[in-house]
Amino acid sequence: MTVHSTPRTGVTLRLLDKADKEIVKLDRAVLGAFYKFQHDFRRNPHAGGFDLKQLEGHDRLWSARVNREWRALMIRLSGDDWLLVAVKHRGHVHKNLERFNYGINHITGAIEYVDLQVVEESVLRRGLTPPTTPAPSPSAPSGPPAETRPDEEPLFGAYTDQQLVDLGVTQPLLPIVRKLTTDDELLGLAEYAPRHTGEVLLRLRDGVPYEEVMEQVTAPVAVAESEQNLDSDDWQAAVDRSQTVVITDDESLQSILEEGDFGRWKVFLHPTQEKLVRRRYSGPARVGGGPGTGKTIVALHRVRHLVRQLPPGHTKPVLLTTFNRNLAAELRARLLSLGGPEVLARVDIAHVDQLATRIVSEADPGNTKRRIDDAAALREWRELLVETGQTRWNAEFLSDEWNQVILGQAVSNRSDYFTARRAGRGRSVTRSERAGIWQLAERFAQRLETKGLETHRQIAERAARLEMARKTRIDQRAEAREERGGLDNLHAEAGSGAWLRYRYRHIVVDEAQDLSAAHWKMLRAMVPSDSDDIFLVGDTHQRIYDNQVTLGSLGVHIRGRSSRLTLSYRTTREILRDAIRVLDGADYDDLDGDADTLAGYRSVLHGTEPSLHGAPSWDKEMDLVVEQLRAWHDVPRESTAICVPTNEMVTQLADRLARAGITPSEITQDGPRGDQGVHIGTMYRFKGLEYRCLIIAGASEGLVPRASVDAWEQTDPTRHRRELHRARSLLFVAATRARDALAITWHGEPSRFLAPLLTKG
Ligand SMILES: Nc1ncnc2c1ncn2[C@@H]1O[C@H](COP(=O)(O)OP(=O)(O)OP(=O)(O)O)[C@@H](O)[C@H]1O
Repeated sequence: MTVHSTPRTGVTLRLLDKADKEIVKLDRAVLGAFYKFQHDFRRNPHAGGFDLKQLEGHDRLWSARVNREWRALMIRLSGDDWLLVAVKHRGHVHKNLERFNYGINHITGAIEYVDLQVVEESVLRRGLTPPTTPAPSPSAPSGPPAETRPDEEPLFGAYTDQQLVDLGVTQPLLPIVRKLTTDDELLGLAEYAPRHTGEVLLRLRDGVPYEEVMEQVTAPVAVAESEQNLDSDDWQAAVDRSQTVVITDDESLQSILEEGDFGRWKVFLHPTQEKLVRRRYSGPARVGGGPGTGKTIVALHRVRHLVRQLPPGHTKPVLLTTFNRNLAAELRARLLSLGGPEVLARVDIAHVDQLATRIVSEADPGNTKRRIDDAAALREWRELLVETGQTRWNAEFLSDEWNQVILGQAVSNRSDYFTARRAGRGRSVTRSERAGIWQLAERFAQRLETKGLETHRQIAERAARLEMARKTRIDQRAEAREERGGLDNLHAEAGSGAWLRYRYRHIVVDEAQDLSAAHWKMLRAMVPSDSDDIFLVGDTHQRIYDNQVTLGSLGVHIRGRSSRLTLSYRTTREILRDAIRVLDGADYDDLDGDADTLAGYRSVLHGTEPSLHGAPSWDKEMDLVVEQLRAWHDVPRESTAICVPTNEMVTQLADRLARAGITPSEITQDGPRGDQGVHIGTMYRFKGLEYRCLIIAGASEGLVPRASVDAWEQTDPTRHRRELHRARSLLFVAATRARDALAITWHGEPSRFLAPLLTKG
């Protein structure tokens, strides 16, 4: 439930999840009348014009006049607390009254409303959908291949009514559930059934065992044991467990209705998302989950929740951070849309390298060094090796050692390097080898210094050290003060001018899987260890930079405060299934040294099967891409994207599209270059983005993963494994950016990661 203050009149008008779906479909004139209705109703529901009436035989269901023809149906929760569940033509309101069903679900404790006639009609309509061909257009979604069974065997014949009810399926729907014989009919039911019923049935239909559905879908939203004997008449308590939104003003309703599905994330959180947003955590907390499960959405709601708990002020005690500039800009736009300028005013939004740069500049304002990224640093290593004639180590190894071991562990002198941990770094190095590496590392640092260069990793490392030193001083001061019996408040309000204070009270991190050890040390030192200090969201299956960390060893103790989201709101079941096949059972960590899985990861969305096509050459493959884009002509171009493995291919493809009369728009470091046209970028650029239709082109062996990766197989098997892991994750990230349709193309031999997709039955 989303809490807003109740209007001063003492009248509360709420909207039940899914009621909005029907309202949006009303024609403009009725919608206009509905706006006026809700506005006036919130002022005084008892004004004569509404003709407020209880429906015959229904103790809580009321109808009110919207205009001459239309009526609003509302559940009266108590006094003047109303829950709007539907808007119907007056001819349909007083007929077959037994078709209106509403109550408190005994398993989830949430309020449910169903119009059996609407559900039945939807089942029939979908049941009649002709079997679909694998059409390329996602705008005419077809559903999973319509498996109409010739023997008309009921889909859920294997389960008793009691079993279904125990999973939380809405009881009044059971007779319709019993009649379902095709997947299309099931999707028709899911459209208008309460959300939880749809989730459970689709999951069972996917072949997931009963116990797993109970554990993964029902248990997370079931009422706690302490509430088990729930009072089936306590509607006020039930509304807190339901997906509803309070309509506070005309604008709030407008944004729900006009943004349609795009605005739903702002108001109708899933109960599992809602719990994570509101919980009080005694220390750092982590939310994991597969792509599209709403981790970013949860992070944004969490920020708003934290801001609402702050004492009044003008400072920014909440930090919202992420991996890069592009994503930070996106977070800012979304937070503004969610919380408005008042929330934004209390939040500092900056990506991690930007934060690190700020810290370093604060300590060293005269610094004019030019910042370089990992790729540029690698080129410097290569040049250094050529200049020194060193052949014992290659540049990749040294660059990695410097980034992950020396900078990663803040090793500042030779003797520390002799004892530094190198777990998971591949080949072991002897003491004398370490001496040689250290010497080269010193020369490398010297070289950067002389050239006036600085890598982002160096800055992160310096920032971490500066912040940790600052934290030590803060804590020492506090201790001294405590000894003196002082009661000063330690929690800083950033920008208050007092330099020796913690910078933030709360930190929220998105894309946590890609932050380095130095970033975590810096963040840890910026906020006091207290309740709700750090809230991080991320998915290690999507780690595409080589920054594997164990948070506990960096002072970020998430043990016991880790949760996972499993329902994808973005990707269809068909795309999700193929994306998971790309991972092919590889192992993933939970950011804290243990294993993570995608168990229970699911979607209730459906669409066409991903298409897979090879071509004899890159040139011919580009023709395939153009052909696919033409087939998607009815999808706005800016909702369509192509990702390829190399920058060179971006340029070539952009050129080809332009010649075919399709506007290309390259995705740069700062996001897409223009608003219009098909977005094209390398796979790295797609982190955190989403598109209706996506093509992954160039998914060939030799490109995904790059051919050079296999050179490690003999010399450094650990590194080889790591590189393959990363390349696999990159393809997984790319595939899960697609909402409705995914096409994968290659030339020559298909990528080895596609093997499980090409051999599927
Ligand atoms: N409760 C919700 N209601 C409606 N839409 C939602 C909800 N939660 C998430 N979404 C939508 O699902 C999509 C994915 O959400 P989000 O980007 O937060 O996922 P994520 O887990 O961070 O994904 P990724 O790991 O791939 O970056 C977005 O379009 C978002 O608006």
